[in-house]
Amino acid sequence: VFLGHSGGLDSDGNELPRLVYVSREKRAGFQHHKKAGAMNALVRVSAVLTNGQYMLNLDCDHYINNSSALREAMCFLMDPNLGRKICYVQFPQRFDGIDTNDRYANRNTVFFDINLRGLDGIQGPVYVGTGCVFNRTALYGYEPPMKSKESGLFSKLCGGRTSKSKSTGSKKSDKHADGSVPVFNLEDIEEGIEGSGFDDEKSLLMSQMSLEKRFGQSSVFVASTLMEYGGVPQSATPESLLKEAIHVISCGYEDRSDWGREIGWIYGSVTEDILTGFKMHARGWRSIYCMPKRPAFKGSAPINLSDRLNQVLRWALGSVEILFSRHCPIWYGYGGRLKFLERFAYINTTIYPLTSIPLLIYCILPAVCLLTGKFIIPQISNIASIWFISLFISIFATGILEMRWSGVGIDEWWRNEQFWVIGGISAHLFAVFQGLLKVLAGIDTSFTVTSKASDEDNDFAELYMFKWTTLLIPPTTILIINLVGVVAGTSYAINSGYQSWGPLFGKLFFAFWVIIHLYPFLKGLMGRQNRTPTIVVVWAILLASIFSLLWVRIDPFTTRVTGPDIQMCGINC
Ligand SMILES: O=c1ccn([C@@H]2O[C@H](COP(=O)(O)OP(=O)(O)O[C@H]3O[C@H](CO)[C@@H](O)[C@H](O)[C@H]3O)[C@@H](O)[C@H]2O)c(=O)[nH]1
Ligand SMILES: [Mn+2]
Repeated sequence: VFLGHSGGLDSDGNELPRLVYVSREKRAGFQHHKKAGAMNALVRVSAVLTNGQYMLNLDCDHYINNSSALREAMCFLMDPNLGRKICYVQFPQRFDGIDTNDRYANRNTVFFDINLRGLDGIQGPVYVGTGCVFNRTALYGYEPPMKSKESGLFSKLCGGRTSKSKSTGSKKSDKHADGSVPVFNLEDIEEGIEGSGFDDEKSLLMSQMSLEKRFGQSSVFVASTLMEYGGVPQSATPESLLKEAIHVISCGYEDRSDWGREIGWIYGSVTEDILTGFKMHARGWRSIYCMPKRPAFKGSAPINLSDRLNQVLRWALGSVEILFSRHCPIWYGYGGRLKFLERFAYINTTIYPLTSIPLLIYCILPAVCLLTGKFIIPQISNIASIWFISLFISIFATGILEMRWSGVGIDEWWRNEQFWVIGGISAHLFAVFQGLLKVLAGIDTSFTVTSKASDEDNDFAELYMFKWTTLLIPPTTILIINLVGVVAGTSYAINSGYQSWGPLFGKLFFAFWVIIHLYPFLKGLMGRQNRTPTIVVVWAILLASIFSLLWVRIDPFTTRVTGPDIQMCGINC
């Protein structure tokens, strides 16, 4: 504990804030649950030492960039009407050290400036793991207060009866414990402690026991959870608090408690952040998106292709893990207070890696068309084409409206589109299979910390750095078969005269569409000095030539050269 156990004093005699560095106990045989476990240890230590009502959470690679950011968050959290229902205030993630073109869409502006802002109009943004100020109560698994202060007072005046009817209410939601939202009603417990619900000592003891079952065996910690406005008891000595702090970060503390299951940061996904926020929303809390003009916090991001793809792989894997878990937003928590559109958004944030499968097919089809001479767009009726065109126009219009509303530029939007395709046919695809492996065969994947650009390289050497990963194989293959398709299609048209140019343009359009989406990927493959590891080239050329040879063999386009019919003209040439 820095500044001494009793704390330093400022010139007016007020206690100065303390800095406490925590290193929790890790031991073989005990799961430490990585970041989520670290956060939970911090929640408990801070509850014992200071018990502030609100907590700021930053990643180790982020820093404070705007000195009034916290004040902005407090405007929401201390709002007399809204404040008590807010679980957290999320700030957008902003980054330093990204190349000016943002080749691999590291800034994620479509996500941070469109999606999350949109969610703010429903039940609030998802929690993105950093730059977030929490309401401590929401982390303890309670649901937000439903009534205003007056009605709380009213129920207190009514005494035991209201308390009883309320506890049956919470029992009802406890019944479908798995697959639904277990709710700990804060008001029940407060009233219970004050004596209206638990008149005799026995039931008080019972409630103490159930609290210890939930929060772990620290009576000091349990007592801290019952302080409505935070703070530590005046009677506690710094020495005793410090001793308790060490107790609550021991490796076995969470055993047989609700930590990581219903309270604190939730375990079981490499993107623990989405899951943690989801459970709060499911209990009925609201979150707030706060975007001060000057970025509140800034962090670092991986800028070379392979690190970026690995980062996206981990996010997608985390999403798939949630989708295949008991917390799947399609089924989870129908007894709770999750708004339908918010649920819909959570379904989207967890199911998106599955779109990699149709995306993969769409990227292969143009090449297949060019190599086989068949055209993918079927002849459709007028009604169907009106549907098709209006769908297309509405997607287009949504994009334009979103860009105008959010201030995201067309160039940034385009880079996000490109990276969506690149990530889709590599990282998202792998995530789907790894996720299935985990669910079906129990094979786990580790949380690999995202590599960051080091500060020394001022000319973005990182951007051009090349690291081999299997993630590169599918996009390289798709790129090559489309290029081969373009060559094959064009040479076929050259061989067969005018009439074949018309349909060729249609087909070439789709192939070019795929290729321009993959263009940043191609740049990344080439590196600065054109030094692509041979393994990528070999694999890709191999797969691509097998693929194209197969088609040529089955359906050779060279025999379809249209010339004079030899049998008809009778000339044996
Ligand atoms: O074993 C671990 C691994 C990570 N961390 C922390 O987790 C943070 C995020 O890890 P990082 O490698 O920086 O991942 P990013 O991809 O940059 O992180 C984004 O995505 C993560 C979810 O995958 C979120 O947890 C992060 O908050 C979010 O910024 C780090 O800064 C650490 O503070 C730990 O405490 N223990
Ligand atoms: Mn990071």
